[in-house]
Amino acid sequence: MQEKGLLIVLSGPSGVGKGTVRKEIFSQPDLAFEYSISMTTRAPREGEVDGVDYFFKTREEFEKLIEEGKLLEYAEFVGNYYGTPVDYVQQTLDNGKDVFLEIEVQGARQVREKFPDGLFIFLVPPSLSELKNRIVTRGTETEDVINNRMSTARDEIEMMNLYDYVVENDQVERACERIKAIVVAEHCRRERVEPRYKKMLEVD
Ligand SMILES: Nc1nc2c(ncn2[C@@H]2O[C@H](COP(=O)(O)OP(=O)(O)O)[C@@H](O)[C@H]2O)c(=O)[nH]1
Ligand SMILES: Nc1ncnc2c1ncn2[C@@H]1O[C@H](COP(=O)(O)OP(=O)(O)O)[C@@H](O)[C@H]1O
Repeated sequence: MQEKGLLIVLSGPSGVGKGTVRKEIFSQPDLAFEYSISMTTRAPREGEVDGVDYFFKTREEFEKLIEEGKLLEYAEFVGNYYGTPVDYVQQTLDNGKDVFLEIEVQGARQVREKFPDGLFIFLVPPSLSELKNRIVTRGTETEDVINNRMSTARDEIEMMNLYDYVVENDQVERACERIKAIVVAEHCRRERVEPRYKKMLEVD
């Protein structure tokens, strides 16, 4: 039987650098996991592409997906819905590939209930003032939204003890290296061969 893939969940407060770290990890050619593109009702930001960054949906469309059971988890975050398509995740895991989710904490909690064997990683900023600095510097949010996200961030940081690992995002490259090392270690711990090392074990 095909060995199932590992479900990797990266969470953390808004502005900590989840998207940046995830994009850096996925830009590396030796990568052996698949990114699950989320659904959202948030309007696309400049440069965001439907089907690449998110699947952009209306509230009606999103609520229909909820009713039809098409989401592994979903959450309302600062006025918008975000959710993970269940079929994509299940099929990819069944094909033996690891799946990587980048989601906020309420969603991660729901995933933990359904996939207790998942690998849950929490990204933290070096400090709260650095977190605010990053959200402000990104320049995508109004002052009201920034304040809202900062108060949400305090509640989110309190959730870090629900995770298997906490990784500090001081520098993007260092955070990526730590995450990749955790994934390799967890594959070993579960007695699975890290997919990118499988070739070395093949005998002619
Ligand atoms: N629960 C859940 N959260 C998600 C999903 N996709 C993205 N998010 C999270 O929703 C939050 C807001 O995302 P976004 O509006 O893109 O802003 P940003 O990540 O702060 O730049 C972030 O914490 C994301 O990680 C999802 O499918 N489910
Ligand atoms: N290690 C880091 N050091 C400094 N700035 C960072 C770092 N990681 C991310 N950033 C910056 O912080 C801002 C928020 O990052 P982003 O990836 O959008 O966060 P998130 O997806 O968690 O909301 C962006 O402007 C990004 O360039």
